[in-house]
Amino acid sequence: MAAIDLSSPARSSPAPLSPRRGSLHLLLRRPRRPTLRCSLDAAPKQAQAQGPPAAVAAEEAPTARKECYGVFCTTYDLRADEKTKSWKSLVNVAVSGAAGMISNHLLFKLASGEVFGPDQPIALKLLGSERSIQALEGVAMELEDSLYPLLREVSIGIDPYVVFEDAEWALLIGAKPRGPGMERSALLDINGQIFAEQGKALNSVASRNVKVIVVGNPCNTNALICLKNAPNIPAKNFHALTRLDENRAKCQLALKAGVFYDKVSNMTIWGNHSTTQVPDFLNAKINGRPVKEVIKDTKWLEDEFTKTVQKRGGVLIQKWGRSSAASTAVSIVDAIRSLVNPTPEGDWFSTGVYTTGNPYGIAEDIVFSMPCRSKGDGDYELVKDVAMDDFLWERIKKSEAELLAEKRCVAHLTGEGNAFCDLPGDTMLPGEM
Ligand SMILES: NC(=O)C1=CN([C@@H]2O[C@H](COP(=O)(O)OP(=O)(O)OC[C@H]3O[C@@H](n4cnc5c(N)ncnc54)[C@H](OP(=O)(O)O)[C@@H]3O)[C@@H](O)[C@H]2O)C=CC1
Ligand SMILES: O=C([O-])CC(=O)C(=O)O
Repeated sequence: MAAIDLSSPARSSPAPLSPRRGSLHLLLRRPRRPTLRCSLDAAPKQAQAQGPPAAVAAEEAPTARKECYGVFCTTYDLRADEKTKSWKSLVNVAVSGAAGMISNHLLFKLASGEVFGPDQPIALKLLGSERSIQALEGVAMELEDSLYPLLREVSIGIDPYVVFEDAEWALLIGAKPRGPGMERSALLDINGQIFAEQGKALNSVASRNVKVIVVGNPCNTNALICLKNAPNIPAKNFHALTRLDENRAKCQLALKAGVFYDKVSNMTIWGNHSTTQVPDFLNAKINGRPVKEVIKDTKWLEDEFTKTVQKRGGVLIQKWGRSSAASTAVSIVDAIRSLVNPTPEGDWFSTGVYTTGNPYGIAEDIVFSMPCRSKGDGDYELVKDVAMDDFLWERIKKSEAELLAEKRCVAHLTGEGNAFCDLPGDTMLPGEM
């Protein structure tokens, strides 16, 4: 792959990366569209804290490497390099919408080690657009200035076929927000096209076992579109983020019961990340006891609790003037951690996954939030022993009907013929109420 000069005069004449040098490289990668690559090859924080750098080899003098940036132009004698030998091998994490609000919280969590662990070095591959390429460079600079020892590479670009190369995780956040007067069907179409393209790109260049978490709304149907366009990647690997809804539900139950929220477990969100989602108080537990034994106010559970969780996103937008960003980033962290760590005995977590083969009788071939457990290997299994009652099932069917309608609306993007949009009138994203 050719390394081509960037226009910035301070960052010209790229040279090959040296494995023994901390440096920021800015490369324009081809064949498709430009990607800017900043690579921090070996500059653990500990090494920098050890004092001034050791000798700079003459042939590597900063003048000969104009592409590097500030302190990263200096060649270090990295004694702490030894430490990296006990680290795991680099994990490639692609993030779309990387200049957006959610990413602005998430990227720093990913780089800090709190997501994948303190022995897991990470490469961040950030996808933006022509709109955001300058902002993305700013994001990369902030990451650089944060001196994260585990952050070994940062690359930024606007072509998913380049940015998603070898991605082992793809966190798909970027999506057009719904504007005033825009029909939901139009949003499904515009964002669906983004996720169809990104699905194709993942299919051609990502790791064959890439795990994909779709955040951009409407996330369940975007995840369906994405997986349909990526036939070489197991459908099971695609998730729609409903962890924020789970967290919101736990918080409400804890508040009502007067306990701290770590006492709430087994919280399932069923269905769509929309106002038809079903927070399941039948199976959830507080201090290991069924919620209904602890909170005896059934009317509150059925009406207030359910509506509060369904509409939490919208209320937050009214207060903040923008949608949840920090708590969404936290919930993405939770979602990944739930897949890379074994689920605590007896508990489970919620995530929107492909329904084909599900044991509950939910329609096949959609992406629906359900209870899952993981052994910590990045994979998951659906939890089988959950109770169902009429209240729960009736609401699950409503969310299922909404997702089936969304699916008909994007048939042109999933390779299933002509789209036909008959979305239920009351179907809304959490932020749309
Ligand atoms: N599942 C969940 O629980 C939640 C999901 N969300 C959803 O996450 C998404 C991102 O939210 P947030 O980071 O706050 O949003 P921002 O508006 O801050 O960022 C969104 C990014 O999307 C990108 N984008 C892609 N296509 C378009 C387009 N056609 N028009 C405009 N922007 C576009 C933009 O980046 P670029 O120009 O680089 O492409 C932009 O930076 C939204 O869809 C939101 O609804 C939000 C909260 C919770
Ligand atoms: O509708 C939105 O963009 C916000 C959203 O998903 C949420 O807060 O759950």
